[in-house]
Amino acid sequence: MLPINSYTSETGSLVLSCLSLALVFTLAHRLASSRIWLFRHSPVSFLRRRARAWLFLFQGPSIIEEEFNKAGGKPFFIDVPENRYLVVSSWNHIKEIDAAPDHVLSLQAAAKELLQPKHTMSSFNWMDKRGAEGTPLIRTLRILLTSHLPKILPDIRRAMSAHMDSAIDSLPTLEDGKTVTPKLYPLVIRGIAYSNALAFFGEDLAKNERFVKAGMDFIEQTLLIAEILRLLPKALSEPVGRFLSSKLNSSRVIFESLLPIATERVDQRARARLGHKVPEHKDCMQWIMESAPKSKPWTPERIVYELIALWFGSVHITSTTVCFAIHDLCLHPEYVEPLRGEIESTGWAAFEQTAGGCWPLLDSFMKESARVTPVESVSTRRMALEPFQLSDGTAVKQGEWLCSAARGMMMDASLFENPAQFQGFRFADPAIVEKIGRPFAAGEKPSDFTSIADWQLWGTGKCACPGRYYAAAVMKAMLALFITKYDMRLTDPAAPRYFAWRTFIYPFPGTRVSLNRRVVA
Ligand code: HEM
Repeated sequence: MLPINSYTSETGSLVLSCLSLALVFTLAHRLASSRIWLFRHSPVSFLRRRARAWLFLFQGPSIIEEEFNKAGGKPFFIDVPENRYLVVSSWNHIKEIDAAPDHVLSLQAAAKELLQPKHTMSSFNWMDKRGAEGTPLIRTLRILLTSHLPKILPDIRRAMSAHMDSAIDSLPTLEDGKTVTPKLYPLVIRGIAYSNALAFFGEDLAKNERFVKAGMDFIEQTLLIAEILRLLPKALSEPVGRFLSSKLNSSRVIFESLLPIATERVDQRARARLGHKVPEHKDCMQWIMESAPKSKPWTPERIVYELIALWFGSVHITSTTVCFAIHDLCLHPEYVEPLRGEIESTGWAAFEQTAGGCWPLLDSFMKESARVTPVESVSTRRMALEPFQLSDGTAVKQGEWLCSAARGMMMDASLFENPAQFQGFRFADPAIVEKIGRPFAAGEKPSDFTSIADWQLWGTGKCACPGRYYAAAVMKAMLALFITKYDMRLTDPAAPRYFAWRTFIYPFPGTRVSLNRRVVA
């Protein structure tokens, strides 16, 4: 199931009914549209294929892994209930996908299908192609937000730290009088949500509890509504989408909170042009507005829609990736001391002044954690808006998806030595690892967490994640707070930590960590 932790039983039964409806209608639709296929092939093999397509919902990562291992580096197809994916795993094929123009292979169209913005993001009329329209957002994240990091990181760190203190210190201790056992995921997502609200919309909204709560609900609701709609036939998705978005309406709260602020910013900009003195703002809302083409300025609504989509894409994956890194710190406690040493000897000021560019051991640990337990099994996801063929002749039809086998590639022995082994300092400079004076294996090819050259975490080339420098800095800040403030372990190390849905894995929201506050002399 999806990461549900705050739904009422009414919402739960609503969701179950919709999912059952989706299942029945999709099967009927598929059977009807596959009559010719059915005559040519055996019904048993047809049913087996459809069953596996549905199984993909619950076992996506292991199905992709199985096919990846069989394919021996060649592209392979995966059936999903509503579509078919062509999965590639050679860097040459990935480059071919990246080289295809936006009107042939589109990330935006795949994201639109994934998130159903019409019903999950207050009727956002998302285009299939990014084109020049998307440039203000990319410039804002890649250049302006990244260069603003030294200014914003101290506030992010202080707020995250205060939030952790108040959430953790309010919990009852165990019998030893010291240990507290908070649920990890809610703690992490709250910190990341604050950080993103500050970076995207400014301090007032970041401090607005109702807004941040709606922002977190919005993520779960988006996943839920989008999944149901993807499984329904087109004719049903419109009324069901309208119904669901009227019941699960956190995106409306966000929209209504952001619109007056965006309207005021647009007004202030007009007044500034007339020579009036107006307040100065340094956040993504302002930069997106200022980066939009002067000849065709964006309306307040357009700015808000862009920010809502950004909110979803940034809070969810960053929080889940941090959660798995904390699990790994608990599962591999031998790394904690060297990491503490690095953080405490360098200090926060250096971290913030370098925009999160220091702490190479922590950088490597995060990279190894995301390599071994990636939230997403695939990357470089594109929808074919026109038929497309790879250089080896493998072709996809219009509407089908292409993606890379990110997880399989990260576990490929020809790319990473001893890939199944967790080596936290695999990506650090061997000279730095040697100085620790302990038997930690350092990799032969040092490489940064934000690099896009040797793995697929951030996607590919012109579409590679423009928020990765910000994401890496915020993740480091949160992990460094955990590492320096607490001794930690998983409360129940044997319990399952995550579940799969399609190509994703999600940490269980109820997984607890046992924390003991460190007494630093
Ligand atoms: C651990 C955290 C994150 C991961 C693993 C991640 C990963 C990705 C991936 C795989 C893509 C698609 C690239 C492709 O298909 O070639 C992407 C795109 C994108 N990411 Fe991230 N991301 C993260 C955090 C963030 C954050 C914090 C932001 C914003 C501050 C952000 C903003 C974006 C945007 C706007 C795009 C779309 C780029 C485009 O349309 O060209 N991401 N990200």
